[in-house]
Amino acid sequence: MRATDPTRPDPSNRAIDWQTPANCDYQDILYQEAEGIAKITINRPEVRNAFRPETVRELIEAFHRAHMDPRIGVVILTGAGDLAFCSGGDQRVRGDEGYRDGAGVQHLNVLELQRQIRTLPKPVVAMIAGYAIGGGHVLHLICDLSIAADNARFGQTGPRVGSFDAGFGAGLLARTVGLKKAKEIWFLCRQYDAQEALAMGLVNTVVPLRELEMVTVDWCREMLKLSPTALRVLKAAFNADSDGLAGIQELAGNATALFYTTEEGREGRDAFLERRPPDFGRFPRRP
Ligand SMILES: CC(C)(COP(=O)(O)OP(=O)(O)OC[C@H]1O[C@@H](n2cnc3c(N)ncnc32)[C@H](O)[C@@H]1OP(=O)(O)O)[C@@H](O)C(=O)NCCC(=O)NCCSC(=O)c1cc(O)c2ccccc2c1O
Repeated sequence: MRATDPTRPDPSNRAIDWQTPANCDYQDILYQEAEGIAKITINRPEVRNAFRPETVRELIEAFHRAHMDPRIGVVILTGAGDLAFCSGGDQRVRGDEGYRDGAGVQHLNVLELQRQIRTLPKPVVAMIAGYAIGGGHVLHLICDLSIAADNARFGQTGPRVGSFDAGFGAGLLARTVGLKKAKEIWFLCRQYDAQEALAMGLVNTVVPLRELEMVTVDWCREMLKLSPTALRVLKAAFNADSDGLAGIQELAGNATALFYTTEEGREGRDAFLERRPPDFGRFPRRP
């Protein structure tokens, strides 16, 4: 059935040949690409892929790279190994005001990464095996889609470890799973398995661990066949109401960019450059 469905990827052709481009000399993460997909991997499995400020700095650079590369249409965020997507901030470098980098400066720079993923005008897919916990749980929440392996486990730990994410971590969670469930997740600090996460709308699908990457890549391939502008504007639209004026700005920027491609938009620019009054009379006032 699926093999003959033209809207679905061909299951007989699922291998993907990840390549690491030049200048991707990261310490805490991996950056790979293939077929228009960028795969960004938090590579600290010895601490369940907890992030330190340097990890976040590298992630920001990698997402910027994927954003700016016109060959990339979809981004996957994942964690190294089968045990964890990400376990949040590295508690070993937590200071009194944030997480210490090598120079001793304290950061909460994951908040900048969260905003970056939301405003990146391409779909970002969280590919989750094992734990997505604490700040790592918020990272998958921020992604546009979440694909979970059957061994995935989800939860917030903040109130247990003396932390909280009262931004997207609370508000976006409530919009995703409903207010009561979001409060339960934060107030009780329980863990939830992949099927429970699916039932509450926290992830899009659950697959056997061995199929996790194949299915994630299939979903990316499907999105790559679709209109990049439609996906881009839809992403901004889904974020607009929860991001306030910054969300409207993002959506409106798309309208401006599209307007620039029209003759009407170009007339204003050309008239200025040619030092003549603009002639907008030939453009229709559509109902
Ligand atoms: C993730 C776990 C549930 C995994 O349990 P498991 O039993 O499988 O493994 P271990 O517990 O034995 O862990 C193996 C190994 O990894 C180390 N480790 C795991 N997580 C971390 C971590 N977050 N930081 C540092 N190290 C970690 C662990 O110590 C072991 O090391 P060994 O040397 O002993 O082998 C479980 O590990 C777990 O619950 N981890 C902690 C989860 C957590 O509380 N995370 C922090 C939440 S707060 C946060 O992330 C956060 C970050 C921010 O930047 C924010 C910014 C702004 C607002 C809020 C923020 C925020 O809340």
